[in-house]
Amino acid sequence: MNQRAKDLLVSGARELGIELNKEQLQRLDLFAEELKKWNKKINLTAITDDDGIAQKHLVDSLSLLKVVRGPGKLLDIGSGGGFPGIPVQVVAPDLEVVSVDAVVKKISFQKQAVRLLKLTNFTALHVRAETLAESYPKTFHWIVSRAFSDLSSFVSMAMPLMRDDGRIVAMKGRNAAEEIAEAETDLQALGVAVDKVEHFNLPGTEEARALIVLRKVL
Ligand SMILES: C[S@@+](CC[C@H](N)C(=O)[O-])C[C@H]1O[C@@H](n2cnc3c(N)ncnc32)[C@H](O)[C@@H]1O
Repeated sequence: MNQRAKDLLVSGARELGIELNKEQLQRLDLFAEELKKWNKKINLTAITDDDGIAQKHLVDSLSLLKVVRGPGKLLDIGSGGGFPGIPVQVVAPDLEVVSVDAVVKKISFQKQAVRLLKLTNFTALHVRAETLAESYPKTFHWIVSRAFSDLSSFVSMAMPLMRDDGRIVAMKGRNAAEEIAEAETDLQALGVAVDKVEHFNLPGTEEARALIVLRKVL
């Protein structure tokens, strides 16, 4: 990434309370360069400029750390080019990340990124999330997604995979309140309650973001 994008990444992360060290910055830059390279051949993202990658992919992914803390097992459903899982793993290596996507090429890219960045606590799996519960019943402390599906579908996929004391986190934009209202009946039927909603602007922009945190009603 060019210097301006790197500066946007550092200042954006700082606004989230994350002081990136030299090694983390180098890894995130390496990831961005690999993403741009692969994106010429396979469709990983519509965002191709350095500033956009820094803010809308890297900083946006790191915003998850406003509510997620390691150590623990984290599942990223429908992770595409590795968002939010890969940037989160770079900054929070104590999280054991499993990242799944239904498209094999996207998982091939993530596997290459894992090798390149030498991530040791990250597993990328080519699988549909609906079939995961057989191998990972009640496993995860955190189940997250960004730009994946409506809230009800995501939560119904996540529930069998989550530990009883776990949390589901849906990364959303300005329509979070409407999405919660729409899902209300389904959430009740699934035995899930909204724990909290964290509202903020994507650092360096005026774009609204919301992290919807949900828990099992015990
Ligand atoms: C819009 S992309 C978002 C990618 C990434 N989370 C991001 O924010 O850039 C949605 C991704 O979900 C994946 N997907 C859709 N249905 C899925 C399913 N049932 N199980 C796993 N992945 C799925 C798609 O292949 C796609 O890569």
